[in-house]
Amino acid sequence: ATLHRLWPEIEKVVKQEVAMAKLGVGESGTGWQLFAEDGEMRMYRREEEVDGMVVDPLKAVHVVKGITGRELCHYFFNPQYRYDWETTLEHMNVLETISEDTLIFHQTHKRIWPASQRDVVFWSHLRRLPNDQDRDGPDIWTVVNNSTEHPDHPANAGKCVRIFLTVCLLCQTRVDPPKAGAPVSRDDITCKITYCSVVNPGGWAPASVLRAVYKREYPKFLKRFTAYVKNQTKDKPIMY
Ligand SMILES: O=S(=O)(CCO)c1ccc(-c2ccc(C3CCCC3)c([C@@H]3C[C@@H]3c3ccccn3)c2)cc1
Repeated sequence: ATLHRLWPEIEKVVKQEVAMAKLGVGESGTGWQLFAEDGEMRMYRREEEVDGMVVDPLKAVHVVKGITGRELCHYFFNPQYRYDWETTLEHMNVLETISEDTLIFHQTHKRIWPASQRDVVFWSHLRRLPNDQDRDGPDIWTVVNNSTEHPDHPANAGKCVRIFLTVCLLCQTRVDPPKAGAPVSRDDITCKITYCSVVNPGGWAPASVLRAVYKREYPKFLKRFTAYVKNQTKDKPIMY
């Protein structure tokens, strides 16, 4: 993958997105407004428009017990599970396998009335990062998805409006030491999740409709995805 034309961009965007994801909502200046809460999950957005289009950056933080960051990123990155948890997905196709941890996807998403149907082309990169807080703690895992172009799917050539997105799923795992001599079980594991996304809808869509869609879909997505991973891993050995 070091030789691929996208490699410099992937390195740059991954570093930027991980640094942003690590910033708390307080530290990254004012402007983050809490818009959804559910148990440990907190969803924030900033209201931003580009050329009159809603591109509200989203930052969600969540804490889940019983799964590791590597497991969350494994089920988020790998295409074979995506239809199980991504409810707004209509079609997904892997256009290019750059390496085992770097893929290029084309996806069409279900039409959200009255907006026209959208599609997206993005590279997706899975990365293990050293745990900078606790050197002998579990590593940090991340998946970064970033829009890119691909000759087989020129933007706005078909029926779909091309959207542009940057997404970062950052997962930090903590293992609480079990009683002396006992093996680590899933009850001793906690994962802190930060999910950041900026979606540019590509073509005009009513701000009120988009904000209603984001308000409905993002909490649903994070709850459904984390529940899916807990269910998939509950009887499997722990992947760190
Ligand atoms: O994290 S990912 O990379 C996971 C891989 O699938 C990803 C997440 C979200 C999207 C996405 C694409 C289009 C749209 C809208 C925009 C205008 C009309 C369709 C939405 C709306 C926001 C709603 C939404 C939010 C969360 C999850 C799914 N749907 C989201 C795509 C990829």
